[in-house]
Amino acid sequence: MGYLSERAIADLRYKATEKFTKLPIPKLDTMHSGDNLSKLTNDIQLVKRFLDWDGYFLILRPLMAVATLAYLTYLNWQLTLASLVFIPIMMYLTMKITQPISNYSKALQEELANINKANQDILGGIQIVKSFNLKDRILESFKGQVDESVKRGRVIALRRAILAGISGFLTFLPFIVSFGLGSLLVNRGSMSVGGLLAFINLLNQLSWPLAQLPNHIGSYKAAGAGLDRIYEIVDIVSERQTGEKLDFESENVLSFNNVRFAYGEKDILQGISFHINCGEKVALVGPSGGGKSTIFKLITGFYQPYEGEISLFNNTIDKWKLDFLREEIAVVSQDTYLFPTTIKENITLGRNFSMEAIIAASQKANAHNFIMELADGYDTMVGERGAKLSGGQRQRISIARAILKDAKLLLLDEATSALDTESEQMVQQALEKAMEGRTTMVIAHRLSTIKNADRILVIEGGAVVEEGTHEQLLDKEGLYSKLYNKDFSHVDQESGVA
Ligand SMILES: Nc1ncnc2c1ncn2[C@@H]1O[C@H](COP(=O)(O)OP(=O)(O)OP(=O)(O)O)[C@@H](O)[C@H]1O
Repeated sequence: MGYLSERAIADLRYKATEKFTKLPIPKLDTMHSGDNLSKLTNDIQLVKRFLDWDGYFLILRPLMAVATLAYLTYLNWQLTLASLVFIPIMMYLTMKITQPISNYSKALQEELANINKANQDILGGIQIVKSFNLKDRILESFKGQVDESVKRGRVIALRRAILAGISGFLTFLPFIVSFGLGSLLVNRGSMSVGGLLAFINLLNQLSWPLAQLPNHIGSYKAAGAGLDRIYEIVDIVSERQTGEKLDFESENVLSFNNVRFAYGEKDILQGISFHINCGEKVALVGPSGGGKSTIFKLITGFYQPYEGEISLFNNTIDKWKLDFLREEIAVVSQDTYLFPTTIKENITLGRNFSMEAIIAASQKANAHNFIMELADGYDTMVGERGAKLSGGQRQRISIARAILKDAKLLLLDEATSALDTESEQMVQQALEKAMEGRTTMVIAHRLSTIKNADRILVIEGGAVVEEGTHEQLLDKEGLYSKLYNKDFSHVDQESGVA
C-alpha cells in the first residue's frame, strides 16, 4: 500500500503540475497562486493520508469483520445473531454522521487555501507591508481567516468525535449481550465456558474493526474533497495543442488584419491592422492602457479568441503549433522573471549552449562585465526572483537570454521603471544590440528607440491612430506630436538631438 500510495501521489503531483504548464493564460489570470499551491500541498496531503493509512484499513477491516463473523456464526449462530443486533444501527448512524464530512472538508480546505493566499500576499508584498505600516491591519484580517479555519476544522472534529463516542458505545453492547446470553447458555449446558471465552475473544476481532470504520470513512470523505479540488485544475481544458510546424522563412513576418479583442466583456482592440516585414523595427507608442501589451499577448498566442486575422511568418496563428511558433519569438518584458538558480542557467534556460556563445550574448547585452565582477561569475546564484541583482542587471540578463535564443521575431517591452542614468544607458545599448539585424516590435518608452524605429504605430483606444516615421508623425501634428511635446521635446533639447 505504501508503494502504491507513493506512486499515486507522485503521479497526481506530476499531473497537476504538468497541467499548470498547459493552462491557458486567461484562465491563469483568474486563479491565485496561493490557492494553486494549497491544492498541490494541503489537498494532496489529505489524499496521501488516506492512501497511506485509512485506505489500507478500509479494505482490511471489513475483510477481518466478515471472516470473524463467519467463524462466530460457526461457533454459535444464535449468540452471534443476538450480539450483532446493534451493528445495523451503528452503520446507519455512521453513514448519517459522515455524510456531510466531505462538504465540511471542502470548506476547510478552501479556508486553508485562503490562508495560503494571504501568506503569499504578505510575503510577496512584505516591503509594501512594512513601508506602508500595514502590519496591524493585515494581521487582523489574517487572524480572522485563521479563526474561520479553526471553526470549520472544529465542526469536522466534533462530528468525528460524536461518531467515535457512539460507535464506541455501540460496539460495547455486543459484549454485554454475549456475556449475559452466553452465561445462560453455559448454565444450561448448551455451551462450554471455553467456547464462550473463545466467542467473546473473537467478538473483539469483529467489533474493533467496525468501531474504527467511521474514522476511515471520514478520512475517505476528506480525501475525496481534496481530490475534487485537485481535479478542479486537472479538468480545465488545456491551451490549444494542435497545429503544425511551418516554414519560418517569409518576407511577411507579422500581420494583423482588422483584429478585435476583448478581455471578457471589456473590448480592448477595436479592429487593428498593420504588418511587419522581415528585418523591420516597429515601435508601438501611445497612452497607457491603449492596448500595446495586449498586441504582444495575442502574437504569442496567449489570448484567444479574437476576431480578424493574425498571421505569423505568412500563416495564420491557428495553423501553427504554438510550441514551434514560440521557438522563434523572443520576448523581453518589463518585469523580468529570474529563476532561483545560477546566472548561466538563467541565460540558457536549461538549453545546451557553448560557454563562448553564452559569453558573446552576455557581452552584447552589456552583462558580461558585471557578471565577471561577481564572486562566482556565471555560476553566481541570483536568489529568489533575482533578488541579489539590481533592476538594470536583471534586465540585461533577460536581454542576454533573448539574444542567445536568436529568434526570428523579437518582442521588446521597454521598462518604464526608473533606472539610474548609467544603468539606463547600459540597458539601452543592450536593447539596441539585441535588435540589430532582427525583426523587432518594441513597446517604446525611450525617445532614442522611437527615433531609431523604421516605423512607429501610435496606439490609442485599441486602434492604430497614426503610422509613420518620427518626422512624418511630427509633421502630422496629431497625437504623436502631442505626446512628443509632452514627454520628450525637453529630452531632445537637452541632448541636442533634434
Ligand atoms: N488580463 C487582463 N484582464 C482584463 N483586462 C486587462 C488584462 N490585461 C490588460 N487589461 C486591460 O486592457 C487594457 C489595455 O491594457 P494593455 O496592457 O494592453 O495597455 P498598454 O497600452 O500596454 O498600457 P501600458 O502602456 O500602461 O503598459 C487596459 O485597460 C487594461 O486594464
